Amino acid sequence: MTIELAPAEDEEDAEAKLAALSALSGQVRDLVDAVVLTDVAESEITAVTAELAALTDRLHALRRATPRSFELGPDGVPRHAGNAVTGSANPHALPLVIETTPERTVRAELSFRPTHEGPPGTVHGGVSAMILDHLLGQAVAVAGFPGMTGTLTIRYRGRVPYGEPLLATAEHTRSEGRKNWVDGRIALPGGTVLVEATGLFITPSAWIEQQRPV
Ligand SMILES: CCCCC/C=C\C/C=C\C/C=C\C/C=C\CCCC(=O)SCCNC(=O)CCNC(=O)[C@H](O)C(C)(C)COP(=O)(O)OP(=O)(O)OC[C@H]1O[C@@H](n2cnc3c(N)ncnc32)[C@H](O)[C@@H]1OP(=O)(O)O
Repeated sequence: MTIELAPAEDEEDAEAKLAALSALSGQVRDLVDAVVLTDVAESEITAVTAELAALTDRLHALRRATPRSFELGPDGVPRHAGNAVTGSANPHALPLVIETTPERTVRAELSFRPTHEGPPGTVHGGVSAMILDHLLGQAVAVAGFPGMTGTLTIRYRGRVPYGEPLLATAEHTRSEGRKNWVDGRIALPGGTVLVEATGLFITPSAWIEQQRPV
């Protein structure tokens, strides 16, 4: 007698579908940049809009209730494919790819796109703040103090360019009870800091309750 294990192709199918969705999201990011930069004729814009409406309808054919949530990948690493900052399957996300250092701090190499423009030739300050919010949240999480943003203080020291390599880093600095402080920054590769952030992340009481042994 043979014992059938759960079909491996289920997980492979799910991974292949996620990979396809990530590729679609990348294509949509290119599309968004193309939209903000295009200078084609009005008739062409109208024609493309009609084609996109048809494509949108095809994707609407089967809808989830919410974007993809936190899950464990096949490698055991948590991922959040639908996240607005890090989600590979969310066209709104850069996506930010965050590494954890041996010192339990975080770093991410990143490059903004024309779609992030605020002041001419400059990344919108709110976009920089969003990236730092998430990076700081990840920094407290990898230090062992996961929480939600209570306050986020940003100091803009220099213009943030798009289309150029940048480095974002963050580290947990201290905790008192459920309050956790963290510092971070976005800098040029040479080290010049363009945006500094300090955050207070609160571990929700509900999360503590969930971890309390019954
Ligand atoms: C996006 C992921 C979320 C899920 C994460 C799951 C797992 C984490 C693992 C990995 C995650 C990795 C990276 C991503 C992480 C984060 C990045 C995204 C960050 C966000 O995008 S997150 C959205 C914006 N964020 C909110 O949506 C918060 C709304 N809010 C609330 O959900 C509650 O308000 C809460 C939970 C904050 C507190 O609620 P609570 O009931 O647990 O605690 P309580 O009110 O008792 O406060 C206890 C003590 O903190 C003080 N305190 C409270 N709030 C304060 C504040 N704002 N400023 C200064 N101090 C504050 C009190 O004054 C008291 O201080 P004291 O003890 O001295 O009196």
